[in-house]
Amino acid sequence: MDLTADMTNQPFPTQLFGDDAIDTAEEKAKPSSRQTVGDPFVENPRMICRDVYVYYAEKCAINNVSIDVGRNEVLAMIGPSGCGKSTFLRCLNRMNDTVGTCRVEGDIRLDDMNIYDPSVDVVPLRASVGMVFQKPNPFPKSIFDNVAYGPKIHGLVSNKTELAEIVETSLTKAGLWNEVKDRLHEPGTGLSGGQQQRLCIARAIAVSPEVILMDEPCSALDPIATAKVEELIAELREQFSIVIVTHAMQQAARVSQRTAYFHLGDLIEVGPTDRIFTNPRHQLTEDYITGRFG
Ligand SMILES: Nc1ncnc2c1ncn2[C@@H]1O[C@H](COP(=O)(O)OP(=O)(O)OP(=O)(O)O)[C@@H](O)[C@H]1O
Repeated sequence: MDLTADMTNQPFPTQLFGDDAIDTAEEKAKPSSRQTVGDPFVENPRMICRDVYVYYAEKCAINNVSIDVGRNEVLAMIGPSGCGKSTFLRCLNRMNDTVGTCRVEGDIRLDDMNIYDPSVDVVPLRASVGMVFQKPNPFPKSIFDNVAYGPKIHGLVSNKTELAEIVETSLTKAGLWNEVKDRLHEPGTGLSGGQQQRLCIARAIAVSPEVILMDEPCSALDPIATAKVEELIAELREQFSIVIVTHAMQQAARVSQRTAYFHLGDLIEVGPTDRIFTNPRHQLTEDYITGRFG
């Protein structure tokens, strides 16, 4: 199926599903069931999350979610607005610490380290589990300094040559080097929106992350810039684990290997992306991907 043509945020057209489309003969989990359907766990995970609850004051935004993040995979998180995708994503590098009313319970580990252990310093944690936001947010600095800043503050380089090498490698991996190599000392904010987003990806890569979290990374970009970032995500998977929140189901289908569907704070279904979009096992997943609600 050709998913490249449609860059919009449309529900999955049922004709894309082909002959072995949504199997209506197979009994689906009922809409009232809140038990996760499918297998949320993988062999040799990069991150494990068990029995995670997140509250904003008294309100429960994530309700007992368990899932693994695999190595060298893109895991897509989808679901209707307000279902808790971004809240869960932000738990993975403790970005929710910045929200005063937010409380996280449960166990979240990166390579066996409990990231909520009081001894964990969030600064190196957020280098290991980097984040790319919806709106490109380069620092008000030069292109070079945007990428160089992280390696400098994390002490990853001992001289200017090493720093220049990291900047070049990171910009190359982010698919931006050829476009900016002659203007490294111009402001990052002077780039196009798509280039700024790739600069932010280069900035995340420069501090040698293990996981990159992406929260709607293409929602502010045009279709061509979106296609470039999607190509980049496919390349980055060879080196990193990527967790992406997206409203665009076509995008989830194009870029991810596994998809997790959230609904009102519950993790409803997880599985290989092909299966989630062709033969979901929970009625709520099917209703969402066919556009019955969302
Ligand atoms: N800082 C906050 N304070 C209080 N409640 C919040 C806060 N952030 C999110 N929420 C609530 O938590 C729930 C989950 O929100 P979240 O932003 O994680 O959902 P989402 O699935 O990412 O939504 P969207 O797709 O619209 O971005 C919602 O009910 C939201 O109103």
